[in-house]
This record gives sequence, C-alpha cells and structure tokens, in this order.
Amino acid sequence: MSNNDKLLEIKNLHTGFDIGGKTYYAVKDVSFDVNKKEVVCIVGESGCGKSVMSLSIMDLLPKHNGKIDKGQILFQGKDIVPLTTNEMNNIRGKDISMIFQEPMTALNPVLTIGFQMDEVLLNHTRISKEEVRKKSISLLKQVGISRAEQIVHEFPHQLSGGMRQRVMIAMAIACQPQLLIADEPTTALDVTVQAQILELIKQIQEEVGMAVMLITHDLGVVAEMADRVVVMYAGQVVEQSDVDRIFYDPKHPYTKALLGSIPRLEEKIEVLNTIKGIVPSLKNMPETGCRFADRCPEAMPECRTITPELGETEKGHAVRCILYDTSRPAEKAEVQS
Ligand SMILES: Nc1ncnc2c1ncn2[C@@H]1O[C@H](COP(=O)(O)OP(=O)(O)OP(=O)(O)O)[C@@H](O)[C@H]1O
Repeated sequence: MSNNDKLLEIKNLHTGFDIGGKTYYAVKDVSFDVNKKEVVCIVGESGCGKSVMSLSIMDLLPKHNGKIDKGQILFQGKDIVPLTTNEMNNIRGKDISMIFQEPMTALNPVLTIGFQMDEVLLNHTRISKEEVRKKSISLLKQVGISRAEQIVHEFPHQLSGGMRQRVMIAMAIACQPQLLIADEPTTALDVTVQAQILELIKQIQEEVGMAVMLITHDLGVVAEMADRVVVMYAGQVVEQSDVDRIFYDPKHPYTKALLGSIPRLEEKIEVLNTIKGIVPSLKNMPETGCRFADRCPEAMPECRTITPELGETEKGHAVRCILYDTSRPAEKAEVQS
C-alpha cells in the first residue's frame, strides 16, 4: 500500500472530557488508517469510544467539555486537528460526510427535505438555485426515492425511518465526499430496512468510489460490508486487520469474545453467550495494565501490571495483548501457541 492510497491517517489520537476539573480519555492513543475507496468497520461494545473517535474527526465534539488533547488526524496528508471552525466547515459535508443512527435528530423538523438538501449544495458548490433543485431531486432518486419530486416538498416527520436515512445518505453524498463516516446508520431501523440501507451504502460506495468508515456493534454487518476491521475496547484499538483474518484468525481475547457472542443458525443455543462484565466507565478505567483484563478469560497476573502496546503479529494484522507482544521475552511467546 503506497502513501498515495491513504485517505485518513489517525495517529496517536487522545480525546478527553473534562469532568470535575480532571481530563478522562474516551479515546486513548488510537491509530489506524482508512485507504481510498475501502470500507473500514469500527466495532466494539457500547461505550468503547467509537462515536467519540468519529466526532473527533468531524470536529463535532461537545465544545463545553470535549477536546483532542494529543495526536493527529491526517486527511489527504494534511493534519485537520489544528484547523479553524471555518476551515473545518469547508471540509465537513464536502470532503468528509457523516450519517448518524437517528436521522430525525440530524434533519431539521421544520424545514422541507428539498430546502435541507439544497442547502448542502448551495454551501459547497457554485451552481444556480434551479440547478441545485434538479441536483437534489436526482440525488434523492440515486438513493432509491422514486417520488423525489414530491418528497422535496415534504417535512422529515412525513417520511418513514428508512426513507429519512435515505435522505441523509443523499445529503451526505451530495458533494461527492472522499470519506463517508456512518455511525450505526441502521440501528434505529427495522431489520428488512437495515439490509436495504446497508446495500445502498455499499452500492453508492462503489459507484462514487468513496471510502466508508462504518461504526457498528453488529458483526453480521461487518462480515457483509468490511474490507478491514478495527476493534475498539475502552477507548483503544485492540486489534485491526483485514476482515477475513478477524473472522478466521482472531487474536485478541476481546475480538474472540465478540465473535463468540454471535448466535449461529446451525447451533441449538440454550443460553446466548455474552461477554461477562461491562466496559469500564471513563472514571473507572485502569491506569496500568490491560483495560480488558478484568473480563478476559485468558488474563494472567502480568496483564494487570504491563500495559500492552498495539503491535503487528504479521503484516496488516495488529494486536494489543501481551500474549502476542513479540518484543517480550521468549517464555511469553510460548503462550501464543
Ligand atoms: N460529552 C461527554 N462527556 C463525558 N463523557 C462522555 C461524553 N460523551 C461520551 N462520553 C463517554 O465516552 C465513552 C465513549 O463513548 P462513545 O459514545 O464514544 O462510545 P461508543 O463506543 O460510540 O458507544 P455507542 O455504541 O453506545 O455509541 C463513554 O464512557 C461515554 O460515557
């Protein structure tokens, strides 16, 4: 992979929240890349820092207590962390777009769909008002809305959840972004509609040639969509690799536990496997040792004293676990087999 293929490079990102005068990190030392035209899925349970990480990229952190403390976010080779609000407004919606779990919260309830669609194009392009409306209608058609000419005059509440998500996708792709960030885009939808929306994202990703960073806790979605997978736990990347190796050769005990909690059709299950315990809250994050140790079936005493680093086990496959830390003495390496 050459440097020219890299679209987004997140390097040692630390995003913290000020709570009672102390900074607590929801994202701690996160590094990964998204290459041009690829789909990278970010997985992990609720509270692992997936949303905070994507809001950091978009400069949409809550201003009153959230901030990037350290690290870089290179977009097309340029660090976007130091950019001003105005400079970020130019990038957001044009080069990087985002769709959220609940489109109703992202759409303005008192403005028509057409008005909101037109606004995106008017903000980022120089085409005339008539052209803008034509383009809005054609974008709505592109996302599978056949009554586009009528829909532009309707308000968000007049549409179903699936239709609203289609509108959000149309708005997100209006300016042909290089990167679409989709944060749990189907969680609020019925199962059949979920499949249609994922299919639509995949189809548009291929048509437009954009990269997609898809945040999900659903490994079925990952299997369907991902080229590469980044597994997050408690604000850190614990494993990343191409999708096949995540499913067929997972290394980190957390990844294995996530995979173990997927119900399989061929197995008669009495009790659904779940991962025991919960993701620690920001205030209860262990300062040293592995953050997963308390829930890890493979934990050893050293896991509570040695803080693991993310290291490559083979090219393109990185794991944050002392079982796979090749820089450690040989006796540890034996545990791997
Ligand atoms: N504004 C905030 N102030 C303080 N803590 C916050 C804030 N927003 C998020 N957090 C905390 O940051 C951590 C990571 O949250 P985040 O929403 O990124 O998790 P997530 O993996 O996206 O989960 P979900 O799938 O539920 O969205 C959590 O412990 C959360 O409580």
